[in-house]
Amino acid sequence: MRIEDVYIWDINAKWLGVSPFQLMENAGAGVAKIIEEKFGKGLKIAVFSGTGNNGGDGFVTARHLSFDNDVTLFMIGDETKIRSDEAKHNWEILKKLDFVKIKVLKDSSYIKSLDLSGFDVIVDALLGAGTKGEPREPIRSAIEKINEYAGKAKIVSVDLPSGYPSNVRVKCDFAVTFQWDKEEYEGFERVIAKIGYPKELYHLVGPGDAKFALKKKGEHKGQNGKLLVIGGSEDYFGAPYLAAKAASYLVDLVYLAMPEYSARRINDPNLILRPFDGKNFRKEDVEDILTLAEGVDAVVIGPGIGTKPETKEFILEFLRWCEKPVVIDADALKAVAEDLDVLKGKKFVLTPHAGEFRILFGEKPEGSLEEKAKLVMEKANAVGGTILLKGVYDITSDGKIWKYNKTGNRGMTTGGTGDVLAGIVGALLALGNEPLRAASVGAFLNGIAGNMVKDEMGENFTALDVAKKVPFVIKRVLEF
Ligand SMILES: NC(=O)C1=CN([C@@H]2O[C@H](COP(=O)(O)OP(=O)(O)OC[C@H]3O[C@@H](n4cnc5c(N)ncnc54)[C@H](O)[C@@H]3O)[C@@H](O)[C@H]2O)[C@H](O)CC1
Ligand SMILES: [K+]
Repeated sequence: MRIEDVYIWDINAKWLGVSPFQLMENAGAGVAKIIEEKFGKGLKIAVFSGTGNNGGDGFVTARHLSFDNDVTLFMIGDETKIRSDEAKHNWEILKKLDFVKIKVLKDSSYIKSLDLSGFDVIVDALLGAGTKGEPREPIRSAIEKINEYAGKAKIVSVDLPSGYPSNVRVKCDFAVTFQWDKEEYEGFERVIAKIGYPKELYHLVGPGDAKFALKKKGEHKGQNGKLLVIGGSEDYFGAPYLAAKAASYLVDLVYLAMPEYSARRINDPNLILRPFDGKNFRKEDVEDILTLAEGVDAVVIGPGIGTKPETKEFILEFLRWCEKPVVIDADALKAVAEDLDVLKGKKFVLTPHAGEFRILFGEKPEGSLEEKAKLVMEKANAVGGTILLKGVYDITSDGKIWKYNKTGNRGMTTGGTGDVLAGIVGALLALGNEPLRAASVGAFLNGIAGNMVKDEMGENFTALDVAKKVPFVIKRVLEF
């Protein structure tokens, strides 16, 4: 896993109710257990803690070890700088204990003069994943002091050798890293302790993924994405409108390309309407649509576009030449089903429900969540893109991994919520997200929007109500 995943999973764990207190308790307990398993009990142990959460893990480790060992805790730095609630909580507990000796050391020269001979084990909980740059004083002196005892005492680092990745770092015998080893970490021995993350975190999309996907927003002014929505026909005008409306809260510009006949019924100053002659899209429109697509970051094609033979031709021809990431939705899926080869080499998300999935791939997703996910993953791999299978649980795969979403409610079976979803996914693509993240987070946000509407209106609402909740959903997610 990557460090980015730690950020995402911590937020998702919190969302599932696994608190930072629980994680810290398990982290400290895990370190203590590994030390006793490897070196036995009845030892003289020094624990060095800093003021961050790595230090907090050290407080917990010290408490667990103190039951069967003689423990001294060296607090390096100012105790008023202990930041998080969970680290503070564990520090306050430690201060009440009579069987743990505590030494608070702020002064580097005093640290340099420390004599640690006699300690069998030194636990290094000075700095962890929150380290920025080379270690500063007084932490630096503590690291150098610990290193004087390399080879004499056993040195166990919590999560990382303090100072890592700089070269001023603790020379540990091993580090105890937590549950998921980070593939970026290298150059030291690692033992993994499980700290209570549920397996769901591998697959369940949550606010952590959403925050990460939305981070792309606002980094550069004027670069918050441009989206083109292509849809509408003589029979439908609402569907492309809903997709464009939902997307308009996320990106700077939304172009809405529709046949003139249905475009006449749209009147929304937030969207840039691009009407095309006639009642339905035809192959003749491809060139102009491609020109429009050149000016945007992503495209949504399909909502309300209809199934006329000339429109199918239009869709296939457009996709053959389109070079932008594209969400293929609704009736466009039926066109693509006739020639999956147009997808070769493209960056795309297919958004079928179970019926459309069968039209595309000849098989209906059935059975358990994992069975369905396996099928979605297999087909995504076969077409070389991302599939978002809509359902009670939405399943997304890029052919390598799969994610699922369970936000949403029964009220969302109302017509048009799929169009809103396609718009959100398109917007997330336009913001620069990879298709898997755009699709899975899109499903998550769409479901939260539906849940917010349900809280206010009950289960009888419309897709436009869901689309209009998008800005509130973003606000809520960013605050989480
Ligand atoms: N979910 C998890 O992965 C869990 C992680 N735990 C532990 O938490 C740490 C990360 O904690 P964090 O508070 O973010 O950072 P640190 O403790 O590593 O350090 C922050 C602390 O240090 C100061 N600081 C930063 N850089 C330097 C420097 N170069 N020199 C001196 N001081 C520095 C900064 O100002 C802060 O005060 C992770 O490693 C795990 O051990 C959880 O407890 C379990 C869940
Ligand atoms: K450490």
